[in-house]
Amino acid sequence: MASEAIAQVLAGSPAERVLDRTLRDHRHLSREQRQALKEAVYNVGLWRRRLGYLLGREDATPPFLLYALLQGLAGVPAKEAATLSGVGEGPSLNAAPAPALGLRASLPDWLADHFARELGPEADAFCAHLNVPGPITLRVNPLRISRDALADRLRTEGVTTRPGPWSPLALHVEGPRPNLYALPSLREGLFEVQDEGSQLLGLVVEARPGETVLDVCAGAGGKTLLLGAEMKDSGRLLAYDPDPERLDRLLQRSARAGLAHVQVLRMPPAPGLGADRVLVDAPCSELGSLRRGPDLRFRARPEVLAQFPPLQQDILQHAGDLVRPGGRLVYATCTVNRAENEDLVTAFLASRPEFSLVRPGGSWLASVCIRDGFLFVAPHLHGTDAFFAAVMERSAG
Ligand SMILES: C[S@@+](CC[C@H](N)C(=O)[O-])C[C@H]1O[C@@H](n2cnc3c(N)ncnc32)[C@H](O)[C@@H]1O
Repeated sequence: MASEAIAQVLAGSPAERVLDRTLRDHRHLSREQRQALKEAVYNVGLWRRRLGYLLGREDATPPFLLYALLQGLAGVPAKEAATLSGVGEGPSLNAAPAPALGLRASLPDWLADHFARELGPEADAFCAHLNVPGPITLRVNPLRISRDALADRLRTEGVTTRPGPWSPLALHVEGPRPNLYALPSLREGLFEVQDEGSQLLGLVVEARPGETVLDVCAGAGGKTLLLGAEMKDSGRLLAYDPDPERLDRLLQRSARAGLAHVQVLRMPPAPGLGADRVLVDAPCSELGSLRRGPDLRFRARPEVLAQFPPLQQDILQHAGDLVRPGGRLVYATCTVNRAENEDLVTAFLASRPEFSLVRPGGSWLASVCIRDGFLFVAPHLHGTDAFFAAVMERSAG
């Protein structure tokens, strides 16, 4: 059963979907068997390149990959690993350290090369952290409850948490993954699930009560909800996205969070809005969240590196027209790619002398979250997914 599911993942089907389908089709499995199946599919899907290296062939079949996982990475004795994976006699595994980053970290070579160019000596540590599942992080809804009170409430619901180190709104879930969506506290709008780095992107907007704030790539509202809470549900909070279904979800989530002042825009906002703050949480190559799925890295294509900058520059230029003199413009992505981050902002600033870069997060953001004047957080440094943000101010004159 595991081999069949692994074969589907190797052929390009999303691991989550394959697992869901397989578990649905085999409801008789015990809890332990379900867990074993999940681990086999997740880990072979993730480690396929490293396992291919151990076996000395890139085209190994699922039972052999499973054998290499059990024996080579999990340290199960050879005979037992062979029986469990059904390969008969287990082959001997390559004992030499993998010579290339792509093989060590189980990444396609183009992606490993990209991270090596982007991060230099940090690339190994960054890539190693892409192979460790990220924590489950919650963002408290301060309109409804404080962070400490939420932690107490969650404890009564059987969930233990600890405060996040970077965002004052973050709680990390400890222990086994709970079914958060079944918790009354979620239904009551006391929290949202949101990576701590993603929380920082919303917080560096520094939206204040009574202001006019525009979230121009609002999606389903991950940042909009945070902005609304920061504004204490006052002033004017506008949310635009070209995807109508995401905006529908945003409205549902706003209602749950107790936000009455969110105004959804179904058409792009017209120039001259004069907003105090505009957030561009841009569509991007999403290389900062590769640890969120075992197979995301194998489904990405090299073309993605050059796909977004023209659209991002276009969105940012239009967003610049919507900021009032003296107002702020925040550009953010969840990727590690200078062409979409530093270079894109530098080109924008060169074309728009009325904007200048300011330190993100004023005095509250830890300086280890700032690199070259930009917000930069990453799994190997901060335990978050990787995010980038630039905070810019429009001159008052
Ligand atoms: C990174 S996602 C935003 C996530 C969202 N802010 C959140 O926190 O949940 C980027 C969004 O940009 C939207 N988008 C794509 N093209 C756009 C455009 N031309 N103008 C504005 N938004 C666009 C996408 O539909 C997508 O929802």
